[in-house]
Amino acid sequence: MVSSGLRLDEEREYDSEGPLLELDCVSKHFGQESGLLAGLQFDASEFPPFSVERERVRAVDGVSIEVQPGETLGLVGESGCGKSTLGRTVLRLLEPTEGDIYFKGENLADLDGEALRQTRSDMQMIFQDPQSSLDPRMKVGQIIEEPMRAHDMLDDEGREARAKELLAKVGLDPRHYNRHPHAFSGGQRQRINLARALSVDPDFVVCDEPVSALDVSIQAQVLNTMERLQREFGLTYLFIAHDLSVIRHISDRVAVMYLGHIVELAGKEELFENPQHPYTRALLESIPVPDPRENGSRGVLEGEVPSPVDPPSGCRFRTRCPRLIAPDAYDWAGEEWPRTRAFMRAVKRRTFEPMPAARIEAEFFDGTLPRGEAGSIVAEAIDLVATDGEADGDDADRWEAATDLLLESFAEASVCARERPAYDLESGDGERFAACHLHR
Ligand SMILES: Nc1ncnc2c1ncn2[C@@H]1O[C@H](COP(=O)(O)OP(=O)(O)OP(=O)(O)O)[C@@H](O)[C@H]1O
Repeated sequence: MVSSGLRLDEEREYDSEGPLLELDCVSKHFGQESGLLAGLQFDASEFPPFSVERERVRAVDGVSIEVQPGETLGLVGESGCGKSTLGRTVLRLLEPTEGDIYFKGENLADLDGEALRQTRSDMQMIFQDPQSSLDPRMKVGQIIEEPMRAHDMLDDEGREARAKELLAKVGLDPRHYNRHPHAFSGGQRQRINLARALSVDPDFVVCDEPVSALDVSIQAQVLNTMERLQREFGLTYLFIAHDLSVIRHISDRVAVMYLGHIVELAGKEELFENPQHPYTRALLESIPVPDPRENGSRGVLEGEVPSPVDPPSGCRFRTRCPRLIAPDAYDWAGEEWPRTRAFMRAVKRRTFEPMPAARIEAEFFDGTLPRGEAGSIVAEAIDLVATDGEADGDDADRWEAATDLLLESFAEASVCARERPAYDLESGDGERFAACHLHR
């Protein structure tokens, strides 16, 4: 690590062997009022006898990760999967519902007084929107000095000198100390944010989508500056982004998050070259590639992320997973399960036009249904959706009944629905984890 004259207290640097940050089974649930009458509970033994049931949004659920000193751990996943909530919980901007967070080996929950104050300045955050996170009435110098003032660091003169040095460090002109934020471009404003975060000499910075509001051409410049500052200041980053190319640029290791769970964790090259979780694969395959022959058929991430109020049991990705594991209650041979799975997905998403039973059998099963009980269930489902089927009811009801039958018989019976997966994989260099039963 290159030492910088801007480190206020070099001795404070963390040089112990352990991780800088460790999360042990951390959850963050939010209470949210459910629909008016549906959520109204009656209990005669209580006064008042009515209460409003609060739904629990399981934004982060049982996350255990370690961040090593000096590294950038990328945190990636679709919108709404809990990345920001995790970042804020790490900084104790949100109280964890469960679990422990250790920073430099100390449990954050045990800290108070001076130790807590010190830790707060050691951990900083940069947000996505450089526009709204900078007070337009304040001058740049004041903005950068504000955290130092809040932590009683240096005197007026010292703070001004440090703010100017930091402006230069982040690639801005120290003579712009007296300007207001509106005089700067988006990329420059994010550099002001960086200078502000660094003013209190942190060891750890949570970067929450710091470049996603910027033009692509500016993104790389800001990322390069962040990398340079990391080396100079000996920083450790938790870098949150939904954009895989940004994650690939900046991360040493990557954690992939889906609906509150970490589903895969690996070194960057490993993750991008050899993804092990079907969700990671789907994310990687859904990166748009500029190919004129592309006809949109690569959309492997079908459907929406389910609600974190009532997440799927077992593996949370299973309801969208193209590799759902065969339920072992049936005896499968050859292609019987992959074909049944494809048919189940097609019925659920209603991706084929109504047609006679024989054509469904030909298209999905090559003319031969699975043997035994699985085959009888499939035949029943085909009868429900086929144009020449004998089932009663209108179209929508019959498709829904077929979907329910297939999901209950097959999807819900899979190990993917029964058990939450967590597997450490063989790895040459460090931790490699994939929460997928395919690695049983
Ligand atoms: N204060 C809150 N109260 C209730 N639910 C919340 C609250 N904050 C977040 N959530 C919910 O928690 C889930 C995770 O949200 P979060 O913002 O952490 O996801 P994210 O992966 O960072 O997404 P994005 O990239 O869109 O910000 C979402 O379903 C969100 O609606």
